[in-house]
Amino acid sequence: TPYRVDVVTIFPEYLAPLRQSLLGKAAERGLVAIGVHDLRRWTDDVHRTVDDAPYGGGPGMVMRPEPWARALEAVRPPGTRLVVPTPAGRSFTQAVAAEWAAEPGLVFACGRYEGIDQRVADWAARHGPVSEVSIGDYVLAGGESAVLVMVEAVTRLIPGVVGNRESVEYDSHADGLLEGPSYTRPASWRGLDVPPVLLSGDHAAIARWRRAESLRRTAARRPDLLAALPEDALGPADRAV
Ligand SMILES: NCc1ccc(-c2ccccc2)nc1
Repeated sequence: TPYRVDVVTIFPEYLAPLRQSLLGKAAERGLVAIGVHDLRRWTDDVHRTVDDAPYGGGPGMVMRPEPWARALEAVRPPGTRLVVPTPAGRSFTQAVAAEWAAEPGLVFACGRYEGIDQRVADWAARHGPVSEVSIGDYVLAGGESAVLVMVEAVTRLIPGVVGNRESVEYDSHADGLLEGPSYTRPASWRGLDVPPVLLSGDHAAIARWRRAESLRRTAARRPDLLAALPEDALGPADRAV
């Protein structure tokens, strides 16, 4: 049975890229099934209203609860995780992506305006897990871009979606570190040479060099990741770096 992804949004056309390339092929091959649903389908007024003024005052508008509950009742298979992108969410990480890839599917609720009435997430939690997640510390105009990011991160971990298994296993963040630099032909290019070890054929030396580069880059660019590593993640050889 395909991994099922459903997205509810007031901008369904924004999710069109989900039908392209990698994901498109995976869908054709029956590995992934994608549904995009216009929230306004579940409004009941002639103006198809989805938002209203915030209780307590303040700027902007808030998305009304009733259309969302009707949409989720129609779209969400019971027990399926509901993902709500929000700047106020827990962090979405590669580990989270891997967890979700092992589930039967996901439903995404794309907020716009100042977000969705909080009671929608509270109500939805009665019908399955709900994850309010952030893809980074910046505010977007809505959750749609975040959904594209998360769908890509999760579906590429589904067996069969990415041809080359190894490339998935050797991802950045797969071992908690950043990947080091990559090179291809020519060996010398505009006065810049590929590190000789990579041309040496000494695979043990190449592996050592790559690990050292990965650690060096992580320490330089993301010391937070280094600090987050489990105690035993760094071997004796790593300490020498
Ligand atoms: N952390 C990424 C992210 C996710 C969602 C939103 C957002 C902004 C406005 C309305 C609804 C969602 N912003 C940033």
